[in-house]
Amino acid sequence: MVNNAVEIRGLHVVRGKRTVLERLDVTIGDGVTGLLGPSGCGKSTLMRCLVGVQQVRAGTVTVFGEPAGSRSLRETVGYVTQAASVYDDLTVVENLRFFCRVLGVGREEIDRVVDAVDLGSHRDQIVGRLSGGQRSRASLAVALLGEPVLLVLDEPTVGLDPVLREDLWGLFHRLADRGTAVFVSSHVMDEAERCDRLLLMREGRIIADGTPAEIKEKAGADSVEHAFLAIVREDAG
Ligand SMILES: Nc1ncnc2c1ncn2[C@@H]1O[C@H](COP(=O)(O)OP(=O)(O)OP(=O)(O)O)[C@@H](O)[C@H]1O
Repeated sequence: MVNNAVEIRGLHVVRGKRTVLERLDVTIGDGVTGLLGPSGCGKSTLMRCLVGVQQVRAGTVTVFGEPAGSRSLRETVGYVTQAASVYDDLTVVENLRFFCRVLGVGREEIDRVVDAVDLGSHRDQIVGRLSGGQRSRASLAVALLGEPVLLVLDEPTVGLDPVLREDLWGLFHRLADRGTAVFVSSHVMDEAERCDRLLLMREGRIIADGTPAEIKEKAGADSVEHAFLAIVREDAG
């Protein structure tokens, strides 16, 4: 198990002329931590900071004691962006072989990650001919190479049908049970219930942090969606 895989202190990010993250302080530990908030609130920007690809105005992001984006974290951190990161003109397995070489990971990993994302029957198919959901799972398979200890997933279930979403959430929890810290963003409130811990974000700030049950209880709401609306109203007032 990992404690405080990520420590964020005073993180301030400006993109263009806009303050996107405002002096954030947050830690992310083990289990499945969900980052939820409306479109444009800064979720992807925060995730980019965790993997060290975002220019920051102030503050620090430390991942397993190293500055985010350090070379030493290359195999420790898996990252899936909203855009599929696999090559359309290669098969699933050819993509994985390529990324094994890039990451310096043994090819014996390929069967494990293909099984994990349930793409066994499509392993030799060209990625460009996969469905959107299958392509997302191929990207996720790449992120699982090398058994990362922190997995950063930017809206991995967008465009997936309910059955696939259910399967992926099952996978996130299996990975978390094996000790991977899973940090996953979504703007679908019903997915919030599946997280061990929730961070609710609005306009670049974390406005609630706790288990789904704690957040609902504190807001006196019967769903995370209602809790979020109540917290937003309180925050605005
Ligand atoms: N390349 C960029 N240059 C300038 N501003 C940007 C850029 N990318 C994003 N932004 C702005 O930063 C803010 C936060 O964007 P971000 O992508 O982090 O939001 P998000 O919560 O992930 O949204 P979504 O759920 O729609 O993906 C938005 O106001 C957006 O307009």
